Amino acid sequence: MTEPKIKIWKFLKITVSSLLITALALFTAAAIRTLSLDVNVGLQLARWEKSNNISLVIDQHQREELLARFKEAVRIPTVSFSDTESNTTALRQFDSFLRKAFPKVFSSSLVHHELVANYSHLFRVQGSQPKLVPYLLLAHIDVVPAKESDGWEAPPFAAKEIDDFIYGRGTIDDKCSLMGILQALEYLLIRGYAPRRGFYIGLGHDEEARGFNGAMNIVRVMKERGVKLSFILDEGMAVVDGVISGLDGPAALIGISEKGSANVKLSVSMAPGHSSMPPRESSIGILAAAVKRLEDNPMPRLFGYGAERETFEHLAHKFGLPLKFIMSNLWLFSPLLGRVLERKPLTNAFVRTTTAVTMFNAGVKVNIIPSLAEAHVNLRIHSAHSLQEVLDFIQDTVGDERVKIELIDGFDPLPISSSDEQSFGFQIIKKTVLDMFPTLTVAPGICIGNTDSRHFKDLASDIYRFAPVWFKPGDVQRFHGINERISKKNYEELIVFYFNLIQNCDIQKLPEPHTSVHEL
Ligand SMILES: CCCCCCCC/C=C\CCCCCCCC(=O)N[C@@H](CC(N)=O)C(=O)O
Ligand SMILES: [Zn+2]
Ligand SMILES: [Zn+2]
Repeated sequence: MTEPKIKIWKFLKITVSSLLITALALFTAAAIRTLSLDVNVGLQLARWEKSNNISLVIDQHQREELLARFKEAVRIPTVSFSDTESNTTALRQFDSFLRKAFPKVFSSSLVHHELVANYSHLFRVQGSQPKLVPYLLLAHIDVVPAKESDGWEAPPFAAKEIDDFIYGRGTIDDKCSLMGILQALEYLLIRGYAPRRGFYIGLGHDEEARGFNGAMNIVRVMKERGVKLSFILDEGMAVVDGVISGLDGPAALIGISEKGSANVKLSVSMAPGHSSMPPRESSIGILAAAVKRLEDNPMPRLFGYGAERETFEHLAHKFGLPLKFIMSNLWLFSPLLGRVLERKPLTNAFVRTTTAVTMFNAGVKVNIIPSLAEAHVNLRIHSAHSLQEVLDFIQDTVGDERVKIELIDGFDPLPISSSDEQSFGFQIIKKTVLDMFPTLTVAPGICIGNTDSRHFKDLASDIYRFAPVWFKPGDVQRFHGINERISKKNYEELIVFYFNLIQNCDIQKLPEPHTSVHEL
């Protein structure tokens, strides 16, 4: 399978003349604005409070043990099949496994643990300075289904090791984070660490079925207790290495928002009858035409109007010319870049509200005119769009009163979390990443899927979606796909990341920011 990429070289095929005409026209219209070569220079933190962080040294014996624990987690098939069907036996088994795997976490006087909605877990780790606002680390226990016959190189619940990778459903989504967080806490507690800033760990059991039981009940419990959080860190974005072609070196994309979502049902009802006397138009034909109109008329291009703009502005300095120039001046070039990005499904997701027809049902017998035809459309709403605008667009595009349009469920895009130099959560995550991987470029990103963290938006204004899982070309398709895997080294890096992050959160306040220096 080929990796969807921003085809940088296609840029070069865009004729110089059309580029110049566009640029000149817009340049004239916005003559008072200044062209820049780089908008990201100088966004660095200056001096961090001196810390006495414990560093994590893992010996060979511990390495074998931590990998054995991770493999055991992957082997428990905690599958969410649908909103109403999950493997509750596996969820119970996972609970027993966690207690056995992390004895210090479950016995420490600093940690309060409770089960929520039978299978989800909430941990509160007490801080020594109650004035420091706590934070929340989220991960989920459940996984999407997987069948070996779909083309897996190893059985999906065997946690088989191939060439230093562990293969299995949940290795990247999301048992690596779940196990990484608990393993980091276990190691910290063993080393006698007592945090200054308290924190929570939430492990939902039905994220893959939208978190209505797990995450939503954890939120309820926390709200009842009046908890307020400084920030939340959940799954979502990752380190991309070679996925965005033309980008010089790997980048850590920290999700500062996630797209909204809507599930819309389209249906056409007609009187059934004998197939020997068909009407001129059937319910299937009318519905198929409506669906085709939706596919032929994508939602408007909104590239540059949402939080995705920040991603490209932050990454601009790592591209060569002309992209560096284009991305540094999105006020002028975002329509042009949007047209290029929309050509591939992965990058199109950052340009607009996407429309995916996911189910189509009609007919019961070969010789009966079907009375009912139904289709389900799943939309992922761009951060500059609203649920209502999307519904209005569908109504106008379908344009046929015989097609009934029902909103099954939906929500607006999530608020955009802060990512400036005063942003505690963002800067702590960024520092932790850069301490481990100094050559990475760190940029804010948009999560195109949804996470449990969206249910927590009343508890914190800053929610980040990130884990330092390395995605190389071809890896994005492993997410919910076949041959999901993580390298042994990368899993260990996740443990170190959470180990350091928890300690970095103990600082009282962020260092004073640098004055930005912008040079052309
Ligand atoms: C400019 C190009 C940037 C390319 C970045 C690629 C990074 C891709 C990394 C991961 C893929 C996105 C996965 C997001 C997490 C989605 C979690 C999920 O599947 N959620 C479900 C269920 C739910 N909670 O609603 C969903 O349907 O969204
Ligand atoms: Zn997930
Ligand atoms: Zn998932």
